[in-house]
Amino acid sequence: MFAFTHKQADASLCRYAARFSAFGRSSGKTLAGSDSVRRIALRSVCIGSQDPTHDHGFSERPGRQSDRQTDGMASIADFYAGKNVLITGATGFMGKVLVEKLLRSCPGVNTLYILVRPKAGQSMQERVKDMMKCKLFDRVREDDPDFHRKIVPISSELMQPGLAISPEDVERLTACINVVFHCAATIRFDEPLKHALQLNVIATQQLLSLAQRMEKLEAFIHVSTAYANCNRRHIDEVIYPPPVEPKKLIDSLEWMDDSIVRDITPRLIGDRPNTYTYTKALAEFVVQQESSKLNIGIIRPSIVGASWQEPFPGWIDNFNGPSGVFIAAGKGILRTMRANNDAVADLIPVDVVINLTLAVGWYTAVHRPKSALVYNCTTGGINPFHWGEIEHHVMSTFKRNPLEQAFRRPNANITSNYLINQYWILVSHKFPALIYDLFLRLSGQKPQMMRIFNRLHKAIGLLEYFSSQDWEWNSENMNMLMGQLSPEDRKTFNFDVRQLNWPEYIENYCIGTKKYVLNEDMSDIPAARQHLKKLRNIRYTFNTVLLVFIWRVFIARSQMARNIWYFVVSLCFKFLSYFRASSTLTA
Ligand SMILES: CCCCCCCCCCCCCCCCCC(=O)SCCNC(=O)CCNC(=O)[C@H](O)C(C)(C)COP(=O)(O)OP(=O)(O)OC[C@H]1O[C@@H](n2cnc3c(N)ncnc32)[C@H](O)[C@@H]1OP(=O)(O)O
Ligand SMILES: NC(=O)C1=CN([C@@H]2O[C@H](COP(=O)(O)OP(=O)(O)OC[C@H]3O[C@@H](n4cnc5c(N)ncnc54)[C@H](OP(=O)(O)O)[C@@H]3O)[C@@H](O)[C@H]2O)C=CC1
Repeated sequence: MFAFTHKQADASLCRYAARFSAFGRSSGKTLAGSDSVRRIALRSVCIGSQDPTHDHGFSERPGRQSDRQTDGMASIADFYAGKNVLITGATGFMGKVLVEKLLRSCPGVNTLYILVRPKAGQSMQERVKDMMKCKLFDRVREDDPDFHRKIVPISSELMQPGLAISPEDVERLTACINVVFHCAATIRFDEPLKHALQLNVIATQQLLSLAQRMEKLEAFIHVSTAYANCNRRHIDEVIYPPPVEPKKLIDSLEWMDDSIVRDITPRLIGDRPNTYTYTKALAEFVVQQESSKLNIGIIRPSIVGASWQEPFPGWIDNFNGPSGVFIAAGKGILRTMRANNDAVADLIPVDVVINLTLAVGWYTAVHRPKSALVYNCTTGGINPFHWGEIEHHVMSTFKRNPLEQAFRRPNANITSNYLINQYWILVSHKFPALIYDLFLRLSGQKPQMMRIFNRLHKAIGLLEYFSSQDWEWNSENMNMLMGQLSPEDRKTFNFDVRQLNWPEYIENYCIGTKKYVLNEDMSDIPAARQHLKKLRNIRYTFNTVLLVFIWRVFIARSQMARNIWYFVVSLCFKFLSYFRASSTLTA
């Protein structure tokens, strides 16, 4: 019934205990004897127990392949060999990294079916072709120039009934898929509730229905977010009761006019900051409801950032989350933002999330936990780094490796004080924008800076909730899983964030935004530095002119200012005469 023997269980427990005590040492925390250690140890024992009369939390589900005896011994790459994998959201940031890693580190994988929709005038095929040309796939291309053979796009629009998958494709998928990775979602913070509900909840429900019809399905992995329950300070690896029964909400929103939904949205989302976190929480509940019928794993990454190591450091392709903030700061546009210097910046590199996701796919299929296991994929509890430190390293990187055509010299500061932030917005954002727009107008161009600042303020306003406070996530399952991997798999699918060197990571992240988001050439850095020097000279000139102007105004209006001015000038004059006299004497 169970793949593990007592011996293996003991070995795994020892391995885990050794890892955990090492973790305790490295993070400076004493964890031995804590409740969490006991809980994990118990769980490891359960995994290894062979007593069939006991409820071990692992199940055999009818109608699914039962090859656990062999898979239990297999490495992650061996497990994926010959498998057919379905991925939603493969054209997105994380989906692309997932596809790349599967192709590179699991070369035996049979076929990756990816659900894609036509978009922005491009057909599904054109989009997939473009995606495969991306630099991200360079290493895969080197290993296997024909890697695209393994990718089969399936036309699908997740907002449509039945996910708009053709009956032939449904038949094909239900007959062959072994593992599903559900990454697709709307991650916009300002998404109207109906839209977010449709994509994040209803589409998930529909995908689960499709998964239930898959004859060979071994695991269904759902990507959620660590912030799904951000209304709590401490977040365990459990699915919390949903804020509302999803079915009731779906039924009631169905007949409501968009404007009514917009009006009641704040009341509905309650103490969550946006419709994104709210609908992701509902989606988790929907997924959990199916956990008696499917082998389910739920990954909850925190703020996903550029890659740490794979396929190369610093890969990032979007403005989401901190990336847009870093770029705006590097361009000298963003000078102030509300954030807590001492709050933990729970960034997690995208390759870590994907390595964990693949390991969870393996573990869920091989060990078949009875209920859905949740994996909080975070760094704060293990290797914390703070927003203040991030600010320092971002600024230092962009001063050494400037972005092209910066608006001003990079010099952003974060503050948790609302009034100070408002002051700097006025002085460092709005005032320069006004002057620049005036200059554009005078030179016959269209003013644009104020518009850019308004968008920036909207974006950072939506992010401030996450940068002004911190959360505590329990990541026992992530640690437990690490203990289950062979030493080889731990290297190939590394998600041990204790080894993460933050200053180096942030530097690569910033350079990644320059190279891969803005497509700037590193060889143009000398010109960018020259541009910064020019901006510095403009600033010095501007400040001097401003000072002289203010002083002149003062002198014209105040006798006292005039007296001070004459006093300073006569002092300078006396000093000069003394200096000249003494130099004539020595000559
Ligand atoms: C040195 C300082 C150190 C600072 C430290 C502090 C840093 C704090 C960072 C905190 C991050 C916290 C994130 C929390 C994440 C939760 C994790 C998740 O689960 S989920 C993951 C997290 N989810 C998210 O992060 C989603 C957040 N984003 C949104 O909700 C929306 O994009 C929006 C409402 C911000 C703007 O809507 P809208 O006005 O309709 O604009 P569109 O969307 O249509 O984009 C138009 C164009 O602008 C571009 N662009 C976009 N953003 C930025 C930016 N920040 N900037 C610049 N540009 C940006 C965009 O690429 C596009 O370009 P193009 O294609 O036209 O060329
Ligand atoms: N990025 C982050 O910081 C974090 C992300 N997550 C979670 O990770 C997952 C992936 O996020 P990420 O890769 O960053 O997001 P992206 O926005 O980069 O990708 C979203 C994907 O979903 C697809 N999608 C969206 N709408 C539809 C639709 N109507 N029909 C078909 N496909 C659609 C997109 O396809 P298309 O290209 O056609 O638009 C895209 O492939 C999400 O579930 C998110 O909640 C969790 C924590 C943090």
